[in-house]
Amino acid sequence: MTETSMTSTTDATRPKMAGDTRARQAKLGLVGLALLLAGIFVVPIVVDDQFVYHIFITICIFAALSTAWNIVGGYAGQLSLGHAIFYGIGGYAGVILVNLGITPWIGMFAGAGIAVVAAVVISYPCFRLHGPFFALATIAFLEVFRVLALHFRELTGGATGLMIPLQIGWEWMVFRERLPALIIAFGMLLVCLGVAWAIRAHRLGFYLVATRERESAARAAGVGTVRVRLTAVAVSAALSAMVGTFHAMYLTYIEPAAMFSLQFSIQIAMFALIGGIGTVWGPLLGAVLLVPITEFARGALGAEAIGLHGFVYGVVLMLVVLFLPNGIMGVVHRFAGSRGDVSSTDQAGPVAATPRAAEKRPVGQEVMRVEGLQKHFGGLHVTNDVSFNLREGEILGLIGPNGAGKTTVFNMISGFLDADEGKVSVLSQDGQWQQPVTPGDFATLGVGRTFQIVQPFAAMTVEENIMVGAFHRHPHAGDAREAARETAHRMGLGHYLDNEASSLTIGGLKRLEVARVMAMEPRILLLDEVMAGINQTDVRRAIDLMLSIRDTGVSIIAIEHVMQAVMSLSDRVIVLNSGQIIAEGDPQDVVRDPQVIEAYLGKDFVHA
Ligand SMILES: Nc1ncnc2c1ncn2[C@@H]1O[C@H](COP(=O)(O)OP(=O)(O)OP(=O)(O)O)[C@@H](O)[C@H]1O
Repeated sequence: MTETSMTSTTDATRPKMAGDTRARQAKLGLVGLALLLAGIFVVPIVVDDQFVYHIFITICIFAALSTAWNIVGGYAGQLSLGHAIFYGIGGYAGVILVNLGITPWIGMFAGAGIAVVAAVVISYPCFRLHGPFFALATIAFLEVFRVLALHFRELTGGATGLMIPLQIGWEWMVFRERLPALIIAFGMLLVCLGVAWAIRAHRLGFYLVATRERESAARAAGVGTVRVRLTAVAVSAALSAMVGTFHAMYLTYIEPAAMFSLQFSIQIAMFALIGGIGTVWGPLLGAVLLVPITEFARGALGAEAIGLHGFVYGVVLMLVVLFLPNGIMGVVHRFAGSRGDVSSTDQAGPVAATPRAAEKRPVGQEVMRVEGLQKHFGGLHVTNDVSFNLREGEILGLIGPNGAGKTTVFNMISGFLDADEGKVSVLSQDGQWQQPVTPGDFATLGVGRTFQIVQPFAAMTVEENIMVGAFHRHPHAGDAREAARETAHRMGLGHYLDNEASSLTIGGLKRLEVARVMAMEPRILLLDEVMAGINQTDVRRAIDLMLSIRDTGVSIIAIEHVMQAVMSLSDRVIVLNSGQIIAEGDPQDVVRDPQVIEAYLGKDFVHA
């Protein structure tokens, strides 16, 4: 067997083997999970002890709440410490309606509805804040709700709280035995886990994680980042409120300090942090580990142990931060070895499998018009009357010395920056000239862009990264995965589908950046220095790749410093200097232009 055929056999079998291993690990994981869930339901029934029942009901309630929290705090990365707001709304809505003779099964949905409205109203302004500022804002809102619950005494009972009337039976969610309560709590846990799993497996989950990881890259991929976050917070709030209603009925008494409690909010977040934030099953594992420890300690030590659970959580959290930075799920993933690393030499996959046309197609009609772009940053005039056009199937090189304003132009022609003056028009697929405004508008019109500093979604695999782009044209996860795989193979990333994006070399990351945009099936591709910092072999590959993309009829504007690439790729070159176009035309002519030589090398070189 020749070396080439040996290599291709190995290459061909590797993805299949990886796929088989992944399927086996997924099956094992599901079996483990099913056993854990069965244990949560069966153990208290077998032991048949009131206290054990209570512990397992509490596990279900906390795991459900933490799973709901994780949709916002984990998937979307918005560290909410005010989630008890929604739990409290659910609790109060349920109990108030029960006192009016309405079953909590209805109260549960009423509470969810109110919580969704509250969540959207609170979160919309708060999403502009990041990190600790967002967390602080949610704490402030939680305090507002606590004060409101104290103030509206007629409705909430004020500081005295509200008791539920003693009506027993399924209709009222109040029981003499513990088993029915366990059945409801377990059912709620399953609903929360099911919703969390469904979100993560579908487009919304990908969009949330992408938004969390790199908001700009997500917006460039056509993700409505505010919309997806609001959807997440609405779902999370609805689930939390429903669990809140049941918990209120289980406790039979509610008061503002308990229902709108910061400590309770922190506890919910803590389970997810310890179990594995952002993972589907992490919050469940966190609750399974922590609730029994604290409840047993409380049960054993009685009144002396008031506040002990806070101490236990603190100790466990410290240990987790020190030894398991990705929580319990981090260990599970490590043992399962589900996502591997890849050595840099491994990443020299074949590129541009698309056969090149024997003859270059002539450029077509205009697809983008840029007219008189002006941009100031304070006193700095960054772009001055920049105008150009782009034709179908054309590669337009945009060059200029550092600080000339190239990236600023890119930002204005992709919706990331508003021009002070001037306009950008894009020819839509149905032949209409449109003036897009936001990155989402540009993406819808088929404009895709990469970033000068690569923006991989580090917590995702190569395949998942590309899927974020593919979702733009293929809303269903299966189709998006198929499209992503096809794109990955075309870009020479086919062997690394299961690898963490963060394990790629700079050349691999640049290719991934292009692959993600290509998966959007753009008509206009804006490439910002995709060849910077990569080796000669990768430069040659990237040139081939761009030519093969151009051959499919895509128009490309490429900011590039690598002159070898500019000269061999560009049909036309524009030179920007101090925000102004100083030359435009055939690459061979442009590089001989004295103004261009002066801009790059200084006056002395013009004469040389
Ligand atoms: N957000 C901003 N606020 C203030 N000044 C900015 C901002 N963005 C860019 N600039 C300035 O505008 C000028 C043009 O920057 P830009 O990044 O567009 O240049 P460039 O041609 O892409 O440079 P390079 O080749 O180094 O990437 C620079 O002087 C830069 O410092």
